[in-house]
Amino acid sequence: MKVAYLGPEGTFSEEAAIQYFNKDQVEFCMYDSIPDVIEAVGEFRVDTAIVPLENTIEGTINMTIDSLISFHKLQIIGEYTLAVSLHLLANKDTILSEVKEVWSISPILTQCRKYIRNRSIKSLQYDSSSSAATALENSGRTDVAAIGSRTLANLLNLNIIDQNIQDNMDNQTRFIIVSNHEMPEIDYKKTMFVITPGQDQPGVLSSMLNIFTALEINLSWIESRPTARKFGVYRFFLEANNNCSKGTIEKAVTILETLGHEVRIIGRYNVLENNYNK
Ligand SMILES: O=C(O)C(=O)Cc1ccccc1
Repeated sequence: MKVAYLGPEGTFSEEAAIQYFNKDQVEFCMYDSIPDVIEAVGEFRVDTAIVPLENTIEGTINMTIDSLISFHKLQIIGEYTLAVSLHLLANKDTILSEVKEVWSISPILTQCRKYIRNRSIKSLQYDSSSSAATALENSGRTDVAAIGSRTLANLLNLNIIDQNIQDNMDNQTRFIIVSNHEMPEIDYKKTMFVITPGQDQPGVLSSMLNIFTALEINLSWIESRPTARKFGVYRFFLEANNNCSKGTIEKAVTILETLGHEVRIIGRYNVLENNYNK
């Protein structure tokens, strides 16, 4: 089985992939950006992918859900949460007070918003923490630092010149495992719905949510994303987390569709617990 994740070597996605999968049973394939990872599984070049969905500080990783929704065969088949400690990585001879700019992927830069603001330094976006750190190493610059993991620093021979620079010490990122295969019919703990409301009318969101209340479906996550058609037209991602039966899920879909909403189930899955969650 081929598994895609965000490369090059040393990303947090790689750390999550190594912890989630048994590396003797899979072939890992790295891609240069999160949309490229999802496209690889969406276009059947790999079987499965692991991508970040949300972060405790930054919230939803929009490029993940926006890419996911554009492939109709993709399903979320699992979930894994990784603790993320962010460090400032630099070339030899870099002095912290002389760093004028930091490089990393955008969701990581925003996890360190306070740190960057307090020091009045600039930030520059890359497609991953490791592509930023590699560019830094190749440049040889000592007025710039990259933000990434300790593993990444060791891999590239960069020094850690400041530690745990994220805005909140309990920083975690929730990864999802995405597949283009049908999953066996068993009971899953979570279900992810994507609902596009039929009409733009007052109370449309609360009428949708009332259906979940009536069926006692507990929602653990809700996110809206623009449909890119016009202002005010959104689609909603809703995650149900209370082991609801397939029958209850089907009932919710039928009622929502009867009310004129477009409904897609983009995943039924379980959570793989790690030591951090216990
Ligand atoms: O750039 C990385 O190292 C990633 O794996 C991407 C990422 C994005 C948001 C939170 C954690 C990791």
